[in-house]
Amino acid sequence: MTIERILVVDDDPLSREFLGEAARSLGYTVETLGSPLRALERIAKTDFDLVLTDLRMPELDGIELVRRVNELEPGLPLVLVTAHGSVKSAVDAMQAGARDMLMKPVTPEGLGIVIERIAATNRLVNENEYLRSQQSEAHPQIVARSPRILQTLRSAARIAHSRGTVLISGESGTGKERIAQFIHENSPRKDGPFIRVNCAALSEQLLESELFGHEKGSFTGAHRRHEGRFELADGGTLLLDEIGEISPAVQAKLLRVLEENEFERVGGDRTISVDVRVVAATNRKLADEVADGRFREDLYYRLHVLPIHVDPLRERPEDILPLADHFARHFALQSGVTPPELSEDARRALEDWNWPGNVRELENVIQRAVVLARGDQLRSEDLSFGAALPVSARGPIGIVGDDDDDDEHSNVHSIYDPAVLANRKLADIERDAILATLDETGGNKTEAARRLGVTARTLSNKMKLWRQLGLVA
Ligand SMILES: Nc1ncnc2c1ncn2[C@@H]1O[C@H](COP(=O)(O)OP(=O)(O)OP(=O)(O)O)[C@@H](O)[C@H]1O
Repeated sequence: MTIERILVVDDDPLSREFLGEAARSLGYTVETLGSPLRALERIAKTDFDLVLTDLRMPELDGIELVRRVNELEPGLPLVLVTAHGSVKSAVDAMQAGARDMLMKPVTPEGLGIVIERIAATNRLVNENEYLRSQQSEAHPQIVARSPRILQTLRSAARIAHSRGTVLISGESGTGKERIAQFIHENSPRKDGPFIRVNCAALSEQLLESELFGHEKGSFTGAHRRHEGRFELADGGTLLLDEIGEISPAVQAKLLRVLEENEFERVGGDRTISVDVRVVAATNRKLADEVADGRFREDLYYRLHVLPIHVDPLRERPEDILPLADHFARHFALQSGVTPPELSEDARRALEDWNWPGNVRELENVIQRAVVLARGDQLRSEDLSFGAALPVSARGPIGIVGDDDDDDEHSNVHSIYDPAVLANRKLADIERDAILATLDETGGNKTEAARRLGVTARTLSNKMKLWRQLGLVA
């Protein structure tokens, strides 16, 4: 969306005209209004590309105007203009959905920079352009059709440029990790590493050493020095998935890194400084965890600087069919077959299901259907709804439990805290266990297989499949 028509809202006539003139001098078509309520009426009727609004106005303040416009016209960018800049009002404005802030007196140059930034974000989120830029495996495609997910991507693109910690909330399988990756790829850190840690997968001790590393001999089994994920993510982004699961001790250590960018390895006394942007994700209501005393309030506020919510799939039904087509193409190409067409009844059935397991469940359903489908059509009989449920007990590829040699998993599970198992997807647990063990053995598959109590062939097969599915590097 290019920017042509701008609405200026300011109750002070002088500053309104000043701002209007600055925008006109840059070649935009400008309308100016002194009343925010009148502005809401005009916005409902006219196609503006951008709104510049004053912060303090008697009828309705700028932040409230931003909120109402976001409801009325999601996607219409707003910039708050204020003479009273404070960190708090900037955070409030961003949380309300403003795209940017400008300090008075506004110069045409300053205004031009902000408008160009917004235009660049618009271009990025433009669906076609985005899809084209996301073709390779390293940049997995995000399918986005519904206004709600497009709005989420816009917020993500906007906050990608800041340094603040991001908290992504949303039900399991909605695509939080994808959004985190999107933020990284669109941030100035995009050439740095993107590292993910699943906090629910590891016991307290393992998680602490996974995040911060450990020195040789710091606990039984620590045979060599181990660099933590914070060190690996230096210069890049660290995704802390399922942050709601971390213990009080790890919460305290994490708070310190977020505040001071430094920590010590487990069993070490050297202070290590890092430059890492933290993105946390949770499918719990963290505010409730704080209220119940399970999550530190100070850490919550540190993480909550830039919140993003990913809606469940049932609340953005426009995404169902585009996602289904995308997965059908993806899995067919992976197995070297022609991508099947989705029949009319299959499309209807997909739209009728309420997707409690969200995008991950849809991905599972289509993956199975592509295997089962005969001919070049995918019909409703090929779709097995509910087979992927309970979602909390199944991973994206459903390996655990489908296997004939079930006893092999007993050793895998024993390295995890049983308290978190109920909440974890088994396939994710299995994958994390294998990766952690391979890491411990320096990549030695035979030794890792021995420790996990499986054959080296089983381990190799699983790794091969995950690699094909893009689940491991
Ligand atoms: N918009 C999308 N376009 C394409 N694929 C998607 C999209 N959203 C999610 N996916 C795919 O759906 C699966 C689940 O997504 P993801 O792992 O990001 O969800 P999540 O919310 O992080 O889940 P959890 O809370 O269980 O960790 C992944 O395989 C991901 O690639």
